Amino acid sequence: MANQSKSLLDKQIVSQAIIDSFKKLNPMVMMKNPVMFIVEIGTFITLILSFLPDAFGPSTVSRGYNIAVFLILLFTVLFANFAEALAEGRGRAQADSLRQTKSDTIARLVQKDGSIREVSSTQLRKGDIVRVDTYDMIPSDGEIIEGLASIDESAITGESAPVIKEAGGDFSSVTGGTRVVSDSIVMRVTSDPGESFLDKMISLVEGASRQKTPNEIALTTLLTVLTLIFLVVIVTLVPLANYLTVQLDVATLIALLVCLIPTTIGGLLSAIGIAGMNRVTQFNVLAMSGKAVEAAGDIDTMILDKTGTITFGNRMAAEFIPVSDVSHSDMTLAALQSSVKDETPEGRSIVELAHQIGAVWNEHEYAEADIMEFTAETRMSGLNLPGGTTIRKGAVDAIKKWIAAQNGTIPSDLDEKAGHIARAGGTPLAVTVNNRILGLIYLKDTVKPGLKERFAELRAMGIKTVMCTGDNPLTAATIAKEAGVDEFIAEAKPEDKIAAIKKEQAQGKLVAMTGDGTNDAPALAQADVGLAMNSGTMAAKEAANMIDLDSDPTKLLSVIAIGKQLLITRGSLTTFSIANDIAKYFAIIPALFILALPQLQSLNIMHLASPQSAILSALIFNAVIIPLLIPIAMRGTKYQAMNANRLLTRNLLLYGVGGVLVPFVGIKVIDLILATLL
Ligand SMILES: Nc1ncnc2c1ncn2[C@@H]1O[C@H](COP(=O)(O)OP(=O)(O)OP(=O)(O)O)[C@@H](O)[C@H]1O
Ligand SMILES: [K+]
Ligand SMILES: [Mg+2]
Repeated sequence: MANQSKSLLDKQIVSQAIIDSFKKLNPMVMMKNPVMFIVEIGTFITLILSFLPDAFGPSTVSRGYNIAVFLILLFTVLFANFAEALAEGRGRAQADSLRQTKSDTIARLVQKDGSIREVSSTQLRKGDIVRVDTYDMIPSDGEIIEGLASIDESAITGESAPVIKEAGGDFSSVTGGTRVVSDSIVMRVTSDPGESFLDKMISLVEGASRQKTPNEIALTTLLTVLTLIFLVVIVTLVPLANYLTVQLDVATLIALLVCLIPTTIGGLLSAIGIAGMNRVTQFNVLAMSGKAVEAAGDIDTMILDKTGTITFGNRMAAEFIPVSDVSHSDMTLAALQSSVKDETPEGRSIVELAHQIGAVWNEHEYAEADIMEFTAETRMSGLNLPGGTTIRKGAVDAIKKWIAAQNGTIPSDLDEKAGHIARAGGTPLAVTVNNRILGLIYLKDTVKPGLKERFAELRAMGIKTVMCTGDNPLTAATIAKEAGVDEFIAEAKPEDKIAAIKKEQAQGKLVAMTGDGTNDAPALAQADVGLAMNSGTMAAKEAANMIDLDSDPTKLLSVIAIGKQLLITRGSLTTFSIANDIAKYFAIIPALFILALPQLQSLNIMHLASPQSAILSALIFNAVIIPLLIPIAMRGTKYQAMNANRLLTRNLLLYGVGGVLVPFVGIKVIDLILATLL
């Protein structure tokens, strides 16, 4: 999707946004934005005044003045609507290209008796079993239960190189709309129609499921309160003006109100939020909620899973290493025995290596065996043979406990040999037959490139990185060092990952978690920001509130930057908007009252042509500032990786002081132009 980012001024998007700006005039829609709704009511009243100048009491102003105020107000509302429509339009364009991916296909449903029935993909339900052959489109989201295939996921990730997906382990999930390019698989459907990953993606980028974030709601409330206060101020101005025998017309009062209420931020607020979400999508990250993106902007701690997140996760058996006086062939056979029924990628790689070395084990010998599947909880897998023989392999510390329970002894060279593998960054698995440890399997994995520099950037931003892994402390230490994370937690079970997150949260910190495995799912759900790798399992993706389509754990950096930028943009434009309103106050009030109160002369620094010209100039400025700020709302304020407080101070100065000065210049220029025109 990265290459589908649209330029700000794509012709089609702009013309659609213009049409939508008018559609959004519907009061039922406007009501959601109280500040602009007040402007719309003002527009309506001045429309009446344009025809019936005396509709609300005697009037001294010309029909032309009423019409001018009406038109400027109308454009103010339209400009605000346009900003929102433009932001929405850009999301919709992304959704449209995704929707093209989503087409009905024929699915080969495997029935109870094993026969195949062809059905439309829209008829598939959760739990259905489907066969997908070479060149077929995968009809729905699911988990592979049989086979291995290379899959072209470019429709979703934009990445053209196919990925290998296989039954068992962390690489078994497939996404509807992607295509099998070699081999065939049998999969179990995991989503009902309309609820697939692609459906969610479309409604996300389209903004259909967008909800206001808590921050946005708080700001909207604040702006509404400000608006009400100014309403009261304007109403109380009337008797005051009467007393001073200054005639304030209804159109002038409305214009004054609109100039004083925070229309700039009110008009741009929702566009800022939508544009922030669009920017996340352009980085190939799917954010399920704006809240998560904003939370990313404030993250203190980042917890990462090792296998599949920091490393590629295709852990392969590289070597069998016997311990004590066990022969190489006995060890190889035991490794094979422990893995024939292990469907994880690790298990399959062990079987493959054993076969390469020449080990054979007849199928009938294990046909009746009891299978002990691998779990993250036991950190072991293996078989119980009918004769009573138990075969296990697993994490060294887990196997040691298992052997102790069987009254076995620990070979004296086990720790040293396991340490050797671990210090090289590999994962040692110990293999046992009954109460005897025969040796170690060396599982190799590769750290993804470029992590060190990116983690250093996180450190510079004051974010702590913690690697949390089920692997042993030595391997963890080696990988932690190679990847450049600040801390690590080893031998972590799923509940330990959650505990690590809760511990940080208890200290008032915002925590991000990145992971890919089913064992990461609970932690991804617990974290304030849960970023799942697209290569990971459905469980992980469902628990997370963001998915990285490129499966790059450092992508969070970009999301953090976007989150911070979103918060800063909103803060800056709010400051600018309110500073503007203060400046407008000083432009208009002296101009209105100067005849009745000559003492105001000292405040009349702008020397505008006439009270009416002052009002119209301020109102025009108030309207045009909205479209002028659309580029900042859309692209975000300039963001630099610097200390948050310094950034805030700098922006408050820039947008606060600028916000006071710009209107003085702008209004004066408009006033001069009006004076020459009229
Ligand atoms: N198929 C398997 N059979 C037996 N033991 C295994 C198997 N796969 C992994 N193990 C052992 O169990 C440990 C825990 O595995 P788990 O998948 O929970 O975490 P991990 O993949 O090592 O780390 P991470 O949590 O970073 O992904 C591994 O470190 C390894 O020692
Ligand atoms: K205003
Ligand atoms: Mg993992």
